[in-house]
Amino acid sequence: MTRKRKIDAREASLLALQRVEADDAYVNLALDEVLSSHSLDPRDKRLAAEITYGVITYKLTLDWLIEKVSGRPIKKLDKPIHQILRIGFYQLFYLDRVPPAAAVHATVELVKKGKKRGLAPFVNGVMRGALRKKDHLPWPDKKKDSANYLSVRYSHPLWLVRRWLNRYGPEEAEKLVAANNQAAPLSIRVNTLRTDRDTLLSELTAAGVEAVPSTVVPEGALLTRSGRLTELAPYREGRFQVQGESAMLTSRVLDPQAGDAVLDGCSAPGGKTTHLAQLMNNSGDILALDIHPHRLELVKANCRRMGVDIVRTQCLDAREIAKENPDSFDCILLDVPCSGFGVIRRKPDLKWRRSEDDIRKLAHVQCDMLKAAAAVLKPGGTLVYSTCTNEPEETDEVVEELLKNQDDMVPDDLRPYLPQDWQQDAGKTGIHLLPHIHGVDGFFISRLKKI
Ligand SMILES: C[S@@+](CC[C@H](N)C(=O)[O-])C[C@H]1O[C@@H](n2cnc3c(N)ncnc32)[C@H](O)[C@@H]1O
Repeated sequence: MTRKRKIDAREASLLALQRVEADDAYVNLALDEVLSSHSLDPRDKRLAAEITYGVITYKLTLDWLIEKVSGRPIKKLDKPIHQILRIGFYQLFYLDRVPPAAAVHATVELVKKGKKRGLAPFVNGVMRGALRKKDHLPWPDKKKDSANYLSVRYSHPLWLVRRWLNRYGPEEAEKLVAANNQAAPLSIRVNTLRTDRDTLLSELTAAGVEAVPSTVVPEGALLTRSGRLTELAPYREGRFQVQGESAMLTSRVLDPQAGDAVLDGCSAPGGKTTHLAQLMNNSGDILALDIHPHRLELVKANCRRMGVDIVRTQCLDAREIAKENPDSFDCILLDVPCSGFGVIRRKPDLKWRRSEDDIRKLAHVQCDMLKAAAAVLKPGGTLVYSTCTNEPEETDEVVEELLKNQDDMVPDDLRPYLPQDWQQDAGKTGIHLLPHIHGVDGFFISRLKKI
């Protein structure tokens, strides 16, 4: 067996970030790959993750600062040197626990390990310049050009900031982009088929993990001291699922009953499928579709782990449901693929991956999916349409399009399923949950009925 090469946190970050840039790799996969193929001590692993996600989150702000300090356009910087400076600047500007002198030293050392070691004096000069000018660097003018200010200050693409400024106005848009840069709370769903919340929370406490009851759903809990959750016995033995509160609320809004025939149109990895089964007391029938066979394996594994046996999986494009399954369903969940801008806190690379054009393309598919799902809903049945984004084209407009074309579908009041202080936020077509207002992932949930 070949020994794994030992590397430190900064080198691991550099390798992961280079993979993200060069191969368009997902940051979590790139980092996992680097960490598992090299030897690092646990502290360095944690620091590598913090730096890698931090650089992805703040890369636009970091580039602005690098340009201001170095006096050189980013495009003129050598690629590895550019990444190394981002890593160095992230530590200087955002990581209080790394002493500035250590950040400068580690950054210069990182250059010396690579092929461009001749550029070490340049990097040393830029890092020292950043240290000197740290508190006096200029930002774009907030009053004259608020879009550019928010984009640079909070590291979001300009086109997205412009959208949000138009929709929410300057104050709220600023709160939203600021919230997107904060760590998302970690929450779990208690599997009530196997245990109850109090018992699970005591079990977790014994394992060194602390959680408090969620106020959003009765089976939810918010972690206040986390650990390696998926390695714990209560996880392996299916007594809980890691899931956001907005996602948990979505299944609650559908409110399936024991014995129902349920369709989960976009089910993988099965977070909501297993929740639906739990709400149905594992009695009835759930048809779980997904277009990707390998992702359906995740649904099956989750069902097995959580003791759910009422789920049938089928690899199918949800738009084809009527052709393949002419049966009708009492309840349908359509948790569609979307731009995902509601979960930027958890997946910061999304904001750089997606374009405005993606929103239009996704909206098209979502409209077709909703139409197909409505066709297999029983009269009197309930359909929940949900997204982890709040862009109008993918949310209200998709629902409005359906309602415009189908007289038998009507919006249904979802307020009875919401926490009391959110009920006033429900609109005609559904509710928009937002991280800076509700403290949960950005989600849209719409409840519809067939008459
Ligand atoms: C937002 S995720 C669903 C998450 C899932 N409901 C959960 O809670 O775990 C969207 C899913 O839709 C699937 N998908 C994408 N296009 C699809 C299509 N045309 N038909 C069915 N599933 C599709 C994706 O593979 C992805 O697993």
